Amino acid sequence: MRRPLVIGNWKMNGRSASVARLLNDILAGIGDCKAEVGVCVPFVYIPQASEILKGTKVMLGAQNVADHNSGAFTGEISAGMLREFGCEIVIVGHSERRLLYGESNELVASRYEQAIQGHLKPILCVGETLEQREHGRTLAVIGAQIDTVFEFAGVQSLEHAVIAYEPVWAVGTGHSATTGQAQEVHYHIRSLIGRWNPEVAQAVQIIYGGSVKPENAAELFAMPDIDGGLIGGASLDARAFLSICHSVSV
Ligand SMILES: O=C[C@H](O)COP(=O)(O)O
Repeated sequence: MRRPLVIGNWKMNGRSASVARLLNDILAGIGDCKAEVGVCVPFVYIPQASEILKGTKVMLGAQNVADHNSGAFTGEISAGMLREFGCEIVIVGHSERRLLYGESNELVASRYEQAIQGHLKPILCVGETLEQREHGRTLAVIGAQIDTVFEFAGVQSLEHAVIAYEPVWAVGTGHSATTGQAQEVHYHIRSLIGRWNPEVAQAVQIIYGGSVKPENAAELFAMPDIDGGLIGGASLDARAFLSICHSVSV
């Protein structure tokens, strides 16, 4: 039985005061939430968030991780550094990194591997652009994104990872994939993994991201292969985020 998982991705938002407010509001409302819950905050707020979240059931995460463990890599942050400040999870391969900053499948796979080696749980984001979907390439694009990770880190590494399906056309647009569209891709991803290792395929959490809101969360999370969500905009509002967290079906 897979436990539902809801992760907030704050992206490049917040200031110290709002970080404290948002985290304290989430902690005040999380109650007996049935989902595993985490937040991925901007790097500089990780020490502050770590203090606030220490000893609570909300996991702390980062939004990227270096593809090396130390050395002359200006501007990068290693898995070991993130662990030292209490991070348990890290997003890798978000579509904003792939598209705006040119991160290739190979670079994403190296970041993923570093996360695994550094005992951080990577949330591997995969997804197609609108153009790729319209050309019928959705499953091929996602297959290539996942295969590259298998080549670098092996399918067994998914025992310590999460996959997030985020169709690029649904990210930040207000237009979520339909439950049918999302379920179809989630099922495909699980089948793809199943060809390598059926047990891992059944165990791995595959979450959906792209305009998840309180209004559509329960319907999406009720689909058999959707194990929760990676929440962008709505994770910046404690009430909306908590409502999504409490929408999980168990
Ligand atoms: O990481 C989160 C996704 O990019 C989804 O963002 P969104 O909920 O604002 O569409």
